[in-house]
Amino acid sequence: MSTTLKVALLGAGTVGTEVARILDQDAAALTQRAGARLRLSAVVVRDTAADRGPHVPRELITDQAEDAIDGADLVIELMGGIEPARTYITRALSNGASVVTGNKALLAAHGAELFALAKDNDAQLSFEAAVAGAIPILRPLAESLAGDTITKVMGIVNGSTNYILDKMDREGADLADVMAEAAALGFLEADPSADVEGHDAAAKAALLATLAFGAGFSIDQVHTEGITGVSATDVEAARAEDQVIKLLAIVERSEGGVQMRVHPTLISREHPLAAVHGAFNAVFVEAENAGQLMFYGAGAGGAPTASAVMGDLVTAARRSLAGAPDHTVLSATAVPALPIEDAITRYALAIDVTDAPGVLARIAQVFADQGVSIEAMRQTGYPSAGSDAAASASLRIITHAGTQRALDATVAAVTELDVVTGITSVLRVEGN
Ligand SMILES: NC(=O)C1=CN([C@@H]2O[C@H](COP(=O)(O)OP(=O)(O)OC[C@H]3O[C@@H](n4cnc5c(N)ncnc54)[C@H](O)[C@@H]3O)[C@@H](O)[C@H]2O)C=CC1
Ligand SMILES: N[C@@H](CC=O)C(=O)O
Ligand code: NA
Repeated sequence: MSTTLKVALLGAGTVGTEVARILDQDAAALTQRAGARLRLSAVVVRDTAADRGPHVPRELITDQAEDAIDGADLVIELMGGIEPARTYITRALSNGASVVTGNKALLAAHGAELFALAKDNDAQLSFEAAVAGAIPILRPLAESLAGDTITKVMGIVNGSTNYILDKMDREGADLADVMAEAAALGFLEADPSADVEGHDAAAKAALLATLAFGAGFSIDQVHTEGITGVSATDVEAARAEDQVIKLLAIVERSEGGVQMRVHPTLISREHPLAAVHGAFNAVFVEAENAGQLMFYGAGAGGAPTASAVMGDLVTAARRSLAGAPDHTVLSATAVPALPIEDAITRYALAIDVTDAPGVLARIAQVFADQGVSIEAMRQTGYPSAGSDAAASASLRIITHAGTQRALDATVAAVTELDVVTGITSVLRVEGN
């Protein structure tokens, strides 16, 4: 007869109810894969009267979280938020129970403390669901690529903003219209700023960097820009150059540390990430020996996210039975997070200018003065409503790679020129 491991589920919402369903429906197969029977011992909810569907037995429903945690071998936290999730996970790990969570917000803010606690108590803390939902990405970074050197990770890790940008690209729609539609479809978080201001992607960027570079990083070290400044004109200009705008989470190892940033980014339509449509996620990884890899799939949704939770649960059960929890997520070596000013990036600028002799030369001189090399410059037409079309023009300039510090100084100096009537767009460019 196989061992039984008691599993407490904290939170029975979109993901939690799917976890309960899989534990129930796939019980026999899970026992075989885990090497132990995974028996749901408690389901902690706020409203004990609410019906949780056929897979959550009524007698297991409780609002007594401490008792549920203390009686469990494995704890699944799917409530979200910082508190009380942090206190409950702390309690579970202190008891020596392994914990599985999808809580990116909590781990991106307090991961280091919780990983240390897991290690001190010889318990496992797993969180594959927290980044890119169903896509196996954290374990590939931490384990499959452990013998390689990861240099860069670029991900579309927020499904709702990808849905919005994709729709703008396909239909030429305005941001505000598509956002309203995404909200009506339930794609956006209750507080849409978590998605559209880039905070959700930033939490995931910190976790990707933690796994890729073996050091603890937190969300406040990630330079974050959302999609609210992306206009239909930006999308159209990108399209004219066979490019597309994606909200990317980029973490990169460079001399002296790790660079972490989230921002709308121009990429070529040839890039594998350009083929990620709708609310799907994908993570593009570069490693010294493996070369380029891409992981693609559903980044959210009850069943897909529950798949990642269950993978962690089975692995935690196996490790717990073997008495060998894995604590290699963080190395002993601290790696500094580099400021955004040191990021090496390319810029695409849209500049409205007076259409007069010598204008291009004066603009080019400013770039040269700041040490920023221009890759391409073209006149894209006549600008903004209200300007004198006969006496003005719109320029599009793509730079070669430079530090953000130099690029920002260039933008500031160009703005000062009397022949420049406005800089209407500045976007970073990745890839070729
Ligand atoms: N829904 C998704 O597609 C994804 C969710 N996640 C993460 O998974 C976690 C769960 O997400 P969802 O299931 O979508 O959230 P949800 O909002 O549908 O469910 C959370 C449940 O926890 C309950 N809860 C909250 N605080 C509680 C407390 N103090 N005591 C007892 N119950 C409490 C809520 O009442 C709710 O039923 C979050 O951390 C989320 O960020 C991660 C990836 C994708
Ligand atoms: N709001 C998130 C949900 C998953 O983490 C998203 O849009 O991807
Ligand atoms: Na994942």
